[in-house]
Amino acid sequence: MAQRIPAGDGGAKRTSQVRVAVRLRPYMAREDDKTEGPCVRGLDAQNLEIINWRNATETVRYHFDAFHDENTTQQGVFLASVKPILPHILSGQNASVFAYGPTGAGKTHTMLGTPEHPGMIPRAIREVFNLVRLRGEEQEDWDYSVAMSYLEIYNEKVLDLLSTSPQDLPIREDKDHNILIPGLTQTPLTSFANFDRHFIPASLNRTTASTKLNQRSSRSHAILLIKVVRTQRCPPHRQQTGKLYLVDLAGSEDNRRTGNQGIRLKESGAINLSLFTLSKVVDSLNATGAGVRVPYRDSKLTRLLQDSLGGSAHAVMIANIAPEYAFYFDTFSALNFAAKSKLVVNKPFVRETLTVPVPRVKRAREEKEAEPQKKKPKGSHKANTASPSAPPDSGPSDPSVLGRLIALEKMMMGSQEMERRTMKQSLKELQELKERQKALESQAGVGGVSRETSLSSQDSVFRNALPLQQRKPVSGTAAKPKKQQAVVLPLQVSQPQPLQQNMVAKKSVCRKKTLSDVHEVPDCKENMGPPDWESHLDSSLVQRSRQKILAVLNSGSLKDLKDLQQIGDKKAKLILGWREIHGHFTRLEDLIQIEGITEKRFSSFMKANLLSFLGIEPLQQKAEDHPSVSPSSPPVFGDDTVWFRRDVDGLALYGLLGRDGLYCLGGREQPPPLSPSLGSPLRQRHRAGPSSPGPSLTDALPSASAEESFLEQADGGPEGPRSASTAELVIVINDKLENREAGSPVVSSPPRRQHSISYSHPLHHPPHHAKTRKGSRASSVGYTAFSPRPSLSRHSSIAVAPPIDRSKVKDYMLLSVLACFCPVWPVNLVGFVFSIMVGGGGDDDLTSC
Ligand SMILES: Nc1ncnc2c1ncn2[C@@H]1O[C@H](COP(=O)(O)OP(=O)(O)OP(=O)(O)O)[C@@H](O)[C@H]1O
Repeated sequence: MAQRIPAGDGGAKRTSQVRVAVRLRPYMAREDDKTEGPCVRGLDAQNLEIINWRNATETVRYHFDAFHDENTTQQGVFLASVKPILPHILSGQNASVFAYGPTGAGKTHTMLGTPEHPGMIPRAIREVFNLVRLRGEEQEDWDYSVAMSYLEIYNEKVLDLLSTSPQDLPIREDKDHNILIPGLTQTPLTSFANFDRHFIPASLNRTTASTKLNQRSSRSHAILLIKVVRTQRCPPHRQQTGKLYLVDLAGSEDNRRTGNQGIRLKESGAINLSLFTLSKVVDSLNATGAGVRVPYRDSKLTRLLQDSLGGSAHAVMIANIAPEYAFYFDTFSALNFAAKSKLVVNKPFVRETLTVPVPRVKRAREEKEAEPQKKKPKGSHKANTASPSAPPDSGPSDPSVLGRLIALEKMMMGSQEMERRTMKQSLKELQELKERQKALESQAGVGGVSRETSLSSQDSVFRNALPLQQRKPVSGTAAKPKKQQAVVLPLQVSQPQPLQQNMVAKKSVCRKKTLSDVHEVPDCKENMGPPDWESHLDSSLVQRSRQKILAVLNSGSLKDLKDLQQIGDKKAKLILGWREIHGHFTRLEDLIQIEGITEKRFSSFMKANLLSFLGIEPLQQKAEDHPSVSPSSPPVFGDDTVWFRRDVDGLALYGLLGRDGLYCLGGREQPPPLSPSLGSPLRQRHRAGPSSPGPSLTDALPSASAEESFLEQADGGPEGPRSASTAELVIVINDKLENREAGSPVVSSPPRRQHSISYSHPLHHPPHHAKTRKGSRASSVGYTAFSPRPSLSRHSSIAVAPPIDRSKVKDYMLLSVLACFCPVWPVNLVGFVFSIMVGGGGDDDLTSC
């Protein structure tokens, strides 16, 4: 940190008033005006008078530190006003010289001058080098270095005149209240000639323009900074830094006289504003009382002159005035400002630092703070801007700092390496996990096409070793998650049928089914046209049903929409909203545009609603655990198949509508008399008699009256509650249904009721109640849960079932328990559920048997 040593040459004087000198420009008006004579005149070397504008017979007198009349030379001004303060900068103090006055009063002439009559700036620089040389000769143990910076404040922008960059530089203040300009070019100077080479072209960069009052009027405030660094050669290597500010202010302008317009007017506004702020700063500095705010920050100019006015600098103000009456008020104003400025008291001090033993890094940091211009703007024409006294920035040399830096770097590198290693390890573990999962999936048969193919080829092996893998692949869903398959897996029978093998083979060559596969561009043989289950229905009926669904979508009310299968309140409202925006649905597939309706959901929606319109009630849960399922004809559950329940004349039929036909698994008491018109494709098979003719689906689909009749019976109608069922049907339809349109029950919408389902088990199960929504059957596992009929005894159907193979039940149990430990979700979960079910069911079965 820089030390503040009170200045005053031995401590005799610790304060310094701003010195004010007034310089009167020669009379330069036209001959006509010359007759008027000057409005101001000097009395002696320090006093002058100006005519009192209130009373022309009076004058107003001013006393200043110096008065330079029109005959005073540049050298005279320099010797009297500037030269005396220059030695301070060689002893670590600041000094400033600034020219103030109205436009055209001679500020630039005073500060810059001409080649014939050089101004204060060149003279001061020459003097500085003279002093450096002299001091160097006198005090051999001190080194001196000189550097310069040059800037202008144009339209409140700080511009570097030693650079071509138009960048507005910021103004900063360090903790020692030094004003810094980061990015400002600092050019080292070795001689006055060296200064000239840099300064003259830079002066040409300054913004000037012609006005009515000045052919070459300065449109900016120009500040030349000369920095002198004095460094002690011997210990303690004291270093003192002094700065000299040479400021050529822009002149205050009366725009009624300058005739400024446009950009000139804007420049004039900025100039006058900053000068007004300067005046306020002086007023504040002169104001008595504590806590007076000095508005240095109100303008760039006052911010930069902070050290010159009320700061630490030895300051000299040269107030330039013009003698013409035309400048009377500007002159009067300038004299008043000068008069109050000379009251400002500064407190100079010596800025000194010790270069040893201060670590080099710290010194470099201080140098950097003091010389922020090292970040040289691009395009600067100065190659070397470093201070000659500044040590080369070779980085921190302090061992402790270096050590900490190295440790920090190691730590960072270590953490990066650790992160990299962790990432690598994670990737490796992930890869291993993936491989493990693949292996498990291939073992479990949930892999892709190729695995499915190999599964089918190794079917026999897996069948005995791991029965879980014998589940039936769902055709056309090679890449599909096997959640549903997993659900039904433990209950698959162990004897594959030709149908299943066929489906496995088909699946192995099919990619995942998409909507376009189903409805538009099928590329698998089994996907040609509508889904397989649909192909078993009459195409005209399906078409009509589709049209009905479309009609509901386009013109149905909210309630109508909600009556559709799988359409709830939210979806119905979304559909209504879609209709509002887009109009009618041109095709059912447009439903996919509704939020939340994916292709899969649409497919499911279509299946549910088509079947619903056809009078078939699809079941969301297969009824494979129905004891009446024949082991020799295992059904297949998947996208191409639909489980359904239908009441036929008081007989509940459960069925599977698949690619190869309709498997109808019946289970109810008192089956209706079979229709004699049953054709050969339809085989009705009682448990007691495996092969007997059965009803067609048309026949099987009941009329409303039949159903009501059944309900009456079920609810304890004239015949009272029904007893346990006496028969069970297994109907297999291997061909397309016949006579579907007859009687039209097929296309009638099935009754939708919310049923309170209850069933009782005579041995263990307590009465179970479940409520379904819109007739959906989604909640429970087990076919009786799907039965809408009250008091439908699960046990009743079991009672008439053929004896169940105990070993098979045990097999199911074993499979279920094994599935519990399967790492593949949801096989384990489903296995757990089925283990409970099979366990209970098995016991029941065993008990009943
Ligand atoms: N002491 C002087 N002796 C001879 N000529 C002078 C003197 N002072 C000023 N002049 C001349 O007066 C004219 C205006 O001077 P100068 O440009 O320095 O005014 P200024 O105050 O800097 O104006 P502005 O604020 O508009 O830049 C110039 O032509 C300059 O040569």
